[in-house]
Amino acid sequence: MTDHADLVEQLVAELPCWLPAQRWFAGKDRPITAVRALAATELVEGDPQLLHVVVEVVQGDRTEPYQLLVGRRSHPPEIASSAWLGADGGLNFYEATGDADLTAVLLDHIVAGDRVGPLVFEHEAGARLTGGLRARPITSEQSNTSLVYGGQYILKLFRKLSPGTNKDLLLHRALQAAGCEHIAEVVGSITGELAGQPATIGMLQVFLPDAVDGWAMATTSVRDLLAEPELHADEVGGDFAGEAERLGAAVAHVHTDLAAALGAHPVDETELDRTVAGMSERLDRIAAEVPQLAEHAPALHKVFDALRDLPPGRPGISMQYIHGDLHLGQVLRTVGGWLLLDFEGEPAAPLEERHALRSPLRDVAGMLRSFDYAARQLLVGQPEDPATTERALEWARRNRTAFCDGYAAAAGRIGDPREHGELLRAFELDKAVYEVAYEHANRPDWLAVPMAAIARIAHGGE
Ligand SMILES: Nc1ncnc2c1ncn2[C@@H]1O[C@H](COP(=O)(O)OP(=O)(O)O)[C@@H](O)[C@H]1O
Ligand SMILES: O=P(O)(O)O[C@H]1O[C@H](CO)[C@@H](O[C@H]2O[C@H](CO)[C@@H](O)[C@H](O)[C@H]2O)[C@H](O)[C@H]1O
Repeated sequence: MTDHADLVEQLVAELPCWLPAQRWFAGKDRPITAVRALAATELVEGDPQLLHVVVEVVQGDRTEPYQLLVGRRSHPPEIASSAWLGADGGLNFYEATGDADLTAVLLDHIVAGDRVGPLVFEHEAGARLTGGLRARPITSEQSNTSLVYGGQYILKLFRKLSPGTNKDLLLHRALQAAGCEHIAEVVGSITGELAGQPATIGMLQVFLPDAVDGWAMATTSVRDLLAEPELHADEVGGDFAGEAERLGAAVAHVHTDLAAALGAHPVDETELDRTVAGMSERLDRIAAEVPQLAEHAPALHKVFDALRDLPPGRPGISMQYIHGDLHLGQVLRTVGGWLLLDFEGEPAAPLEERHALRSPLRDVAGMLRSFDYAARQLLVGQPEDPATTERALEWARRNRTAFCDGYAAAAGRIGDPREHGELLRAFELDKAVYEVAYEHANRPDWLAVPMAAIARIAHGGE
């Protein structure tokens, strides 16, 4: 680190102010008390220069590692103003994921299978890759940073790091080995070092330029419906139910392949107890921060506690690796069918929780919540109109049913999610509680969306 000690020293001084403004920074809930550099690796020498930097961010009793790409050059490139970090003599330094002159080197190292200091660049066995491509960062709001190389590959740089193989890479590799058709092919990875252990820092996949995400398709369908006040959801041109059914089947295939590749076992009483305890703890924690939720807490606790009366080992309730944060923005419709993305799990969940074996019904519940979101997002901020609300909810019911039909037809041993109504309802409510915290922190205008579902489902509604 000594060769770049000056730059790294200035960088860590800037980061406490700069990090909270970055979309991917996960620690916006507390002030930063210190930032320390853990490693700096030079990937491009001279002017321009590129460093890969790992820092640890201290926020009271919480310390978390993050990675950055830092560029330094005399002639500033055209990049977003939010990427600027500072100036050092005649040289500017900045977060470099938007600097296409510099990021090309990451793909080239993967193609060549290079090792640079502690960084190991690898391509997957049998992958034939083309180098020499320039990258552009994708612009959607994200937890990580993804670079698209020449419309052919997408490299996800995980921002918050953890030791070991990242769950996203682990599950993609397992599904790929099982021949699963519902993921984008993984073709390479980058591994760094954290606390003396290997840690995934990047994953390279085939990019699908013609894919459309499920959220865009579903919300277009809702818009089409609301524009035709005389018609029902099954009568408008943009009906989504056929897609929802195929999406259900894709999710079921992914669950079946994950269980076959990485194992599954029937839930036992201790696990059921732990599940209920986890839901109750999350509810109490979030209700303490969001007063609107607190008034529904007794009804929610009742639904969660009732799970303890379920017969243990009931067939079909299995524990296995799951996606963990499934929603319409995590699925892509391609010409060959639906693909699932981003198997990391909920961004705020601790590492052990993301890797714990859990019920696949949680993913089903996540997607059911997403149909509710798609239906309600056009109503946010609009004057209350019961007829429009009912039509939007009719859309959600139709697509939730189609999704479950598709899932049930393809799920084999896992079966029809609707046969486990109590569990599915509890998982949906637990997800809605999580969404209350997410919206409270990120999009307060949308808080009404999960709150409406909680008010409806917790008090006996569908
Ligand atoms: N293989 C791919 N082909 C096309 N677009 C993709 C691909 N992988 C990801 N994307 C796009 O990138 C976005 C972010 O990817 P994701 O894995 O969800 O990142 P994050 O962990 O940062 O949320 C997706 O919503 C999707 O639009
Ligand atoms: O995609 P991420 O892993 O960053 O997930 C987080 O952000 C999501 C929003 O972008 C959030 O999803 C919620 O809003 C969606 C609509 O924007 C909706 O489809 C989902 O059902 C709803 O949960 C997700 O919860 C959060 O973890």
